[in-house]
Amino acid sequence: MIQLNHVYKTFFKGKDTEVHALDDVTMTVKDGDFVTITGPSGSGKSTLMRVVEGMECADQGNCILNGIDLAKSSDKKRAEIRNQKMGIVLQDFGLFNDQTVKQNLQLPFLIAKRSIKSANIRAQEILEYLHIAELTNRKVQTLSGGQKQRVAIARGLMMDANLILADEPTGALDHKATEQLIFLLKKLNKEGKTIVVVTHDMEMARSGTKQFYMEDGKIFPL
Ligand SMILES: Nc1ncnc2c1ncn2[C@@H]1O[C@H](COP(=O)(O)OP(=O)(O)OP(=O)(O)O)[C@@H](O)[C@H]1O
Repeated sequence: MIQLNHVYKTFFKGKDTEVHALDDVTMTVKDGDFVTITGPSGSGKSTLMRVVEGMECADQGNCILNGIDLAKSSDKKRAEIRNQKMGIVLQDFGLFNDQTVKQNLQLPFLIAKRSIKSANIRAQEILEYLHIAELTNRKVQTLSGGQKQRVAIARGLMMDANLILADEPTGALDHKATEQLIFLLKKLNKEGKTIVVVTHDMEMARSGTKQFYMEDGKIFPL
């Protein structure tokens, strides 16, 4: 479960350019929820995701993930939680282009100091689950946007984390690939994963079992 309590985040405090990226954000994500967050550009969605991921600390308020206050944890602990408890899918995929799909998928296991052999077994399993096993040995730079998206999801699933966090996962996708991704996220959610997605895509937004809208750093349930 994720609990955000009265979270504030201001950039350029006290300057003319002061921005209230998060303004009294309180929200709960329960295990098994499929949460979607929409809102105009600059409304604070990515900042919210970064607070949940422990990449950004709130100025006030807190973010509690399964009983742990990320802001009070060490950098090492935060990195460990990210590696083991969160499957993070980035808009620009965050993949190493000159490496193969398999090498990209090995990364979370290597960070967790697990063996390459176990990483390869898991990678095969996940790639088959996502119907992209034929891409295993392809370099990422040779893949289409939709294929890269699936590989990014595959990497997010490697550690079998219960929580999937995706910021604009449909950004680079056409309509068909977006529909496939919605289908996949719904399937993962039905299988028990908790999902939080930031999206500009209305079809994706409407797929959430809990839908939120952000504007000027404030969050509203839909
Ligand atoms: N590291 C930073 N330093 C300064 N300002 C920032 C920083 N990160 C975000 N901001 C500002 O905070 C506000 C919210 O940004 P954020 O990226 O969270 O919005 P967003 O809703 O995700 O936008 P988009 O839909 O365009 O990705 C914006 O005004 C942005 O310029």
